[in-house]
Amino acid sequence: MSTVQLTGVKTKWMFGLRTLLGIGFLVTSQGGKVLSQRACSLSQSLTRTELPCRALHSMAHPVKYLGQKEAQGIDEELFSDYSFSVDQLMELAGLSCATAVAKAYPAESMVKANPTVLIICGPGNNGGDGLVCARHLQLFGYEPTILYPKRPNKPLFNNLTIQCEKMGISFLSEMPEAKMIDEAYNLVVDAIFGFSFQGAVREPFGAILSTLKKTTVPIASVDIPSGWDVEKGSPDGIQPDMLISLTAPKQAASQFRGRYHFLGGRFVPPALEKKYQLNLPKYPSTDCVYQLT
Ligand SMILES: NC(=O)C1=CN([C@@H]2O[C@H](COP(=O)(O)OP(=O)(O)OC[C@H]3O[C@@H](n4cnc5c(N)ncnc54)[C@H](O)[C@@H]3O)[C@@H](O)[C@H]2O)[C@H](O)CC1
Ligand SMILES: [K+]
Repeated sequence: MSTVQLTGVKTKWMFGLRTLLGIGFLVTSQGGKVLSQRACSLSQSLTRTELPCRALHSMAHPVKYLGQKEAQGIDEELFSDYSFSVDQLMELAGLSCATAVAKAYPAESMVKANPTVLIICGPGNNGGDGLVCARHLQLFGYEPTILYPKRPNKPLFNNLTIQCEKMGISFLSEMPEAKMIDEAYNLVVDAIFGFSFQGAVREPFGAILSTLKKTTVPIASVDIPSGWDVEKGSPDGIQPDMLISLTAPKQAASQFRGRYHFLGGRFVPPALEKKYQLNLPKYPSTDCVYQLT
């Protein structure tokens, strides 16, 4: 775990920090206050929060772990047979992710003075979930910053990007170094790849995942830890502290060794659940997430 002393920090480093936190170079008096509040957080050590209600819903419920084809089949059926739109399900998926993050890492318990979270979004729908998650985290009182290096030129993703920008969420132009991430953020949300990931990781995501492996700040992965084989996992890959499985866990989730495994995406119609024998647990009350471990 790293600690940083601010005394004697060079201007170049501060500029780097400002860029990292998405703060423009023109700092007003208010901006200066914000920066100094954020900078204060850097002198605090990084620890992980214990979830108060941990194992509240401990279960021996045999929820089904899906293979890649099966996960894609269910997804396809939701759109074709059940007539959902991607936007609808993505909104619920992203909301689940933000909710799970808020349960496991409450903003007020974060060790840095400001509840900063870095969300890294990939080129597919997993990245879209990340954008939605960022927007809800902002509404929940967090300070999200987004890295979105490969943006598909489609209305869905353009709109999600505009929504985040209009919410005042900053976008980084490049992946910070591991040390900078550890110093500036309480948590990284990994929304790079989901259940359609295949083959060797292509750039720029190879370098991004290598950097993530060097960070010590907790990682919360959306649906699959990015870079992992969807069915077999990846012992040498990133090791997230949290996994939010959407619809149902994928087989790789059996290799997950982090502290918090949540199920989200409470949108599966009962007939579809029955057809695929998902054995989904009963979500508590109106909750959109269920804590599996
Ligand atoms: N039904 C649900 O549960 C829902 C889940 N959602 C989320 O959607 C993803 C799956 O989205 P999809 O667009 O099919 O795929 P990915 O996001 O996993 O990524 C596709 C994207 O990645 C590129 N890619 C694939 N392999 C590689 C590689 N080796 N190197 C580099 N790039 C790669 C590929 O070219 C595409 O551009 C699911 O996991 C959930 O998170 C929905 O939001 C709602 C419904
Ligand atoms: K992911």
